[in-house]
Amino acid sequence: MIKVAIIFHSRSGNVFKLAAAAAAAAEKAGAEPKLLKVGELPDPMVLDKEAYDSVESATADVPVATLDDLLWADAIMIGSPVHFGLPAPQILNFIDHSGPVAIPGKLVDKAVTVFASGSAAHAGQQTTILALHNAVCHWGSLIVPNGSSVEILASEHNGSPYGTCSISRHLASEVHEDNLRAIEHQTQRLVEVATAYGIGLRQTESAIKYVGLEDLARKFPHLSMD
Ligand SMILES: Cc1cc2nc3c(=O)[nH]c(=O)nc-3n(C[C@H](O)[C@H](O)[C@H](O)COP(=O)(O)O)c2cc1C
Repeated sequence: MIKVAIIFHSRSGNVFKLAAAAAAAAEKAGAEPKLLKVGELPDPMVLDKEAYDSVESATADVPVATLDDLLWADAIMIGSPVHFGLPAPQILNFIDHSGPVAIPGKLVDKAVTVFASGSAAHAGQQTTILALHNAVCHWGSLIVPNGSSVEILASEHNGSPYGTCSISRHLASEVHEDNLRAIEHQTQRLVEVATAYGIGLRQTESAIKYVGLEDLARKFPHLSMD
């Protein structure tokens, strides 16, 4: 069973709503989801205190993501609010601390996908997702974008091939139904890619065992078999 870590930060509930929908979708796709929030910073910038407090109590039982969760997962979803066209600092702080597992290459070959929520259209959702893709390259993980793979992604509320985006207009938990369907598709696609890639890797391993490394090196001299 594919293990999916859904790691998010949310201060007014929009990303949390997408993340919770992703967890439900992962389960529906036959995977094992783990919904995880990143740790808060000492001095967070809070626009809407009432919404912030209500997200804090709604997520009180959600565990804080750790590096062990990254190791546990076959597939990882990262959800962030847009902050000046960038991911929230809480998400970046979590990524900054991923060195002990990322540098030795322990995140290589995991399937990773990213989603975001911003207050306005064309105001940085895609740049936020792409910024996080940079870190995924450093991890050596596989980026799984949405593309235009299903019709719902062409809805006027969706339209981002990079990953699901919601437009909240600064309202709390204001996620459109089409965004929920997009994140469901994004999750299902991630599980499919992680499953297919895992099967592919196992087949490659058994092919190497069956044929033998020296034989493969002779047949494919341009590949390093070290
Ligand atoms: C410091 C800060 C900067 C923000 N910058 C942007 C921005 O560049 N573009 C945008 O669309 N929304 C921006 N927003 C709004 C949030 O991204 C938006 O309200 C989002 O839906 C919040 O997600 P959440 O409800 O999960 O916290 C900003 C919010 C804050 C607090």
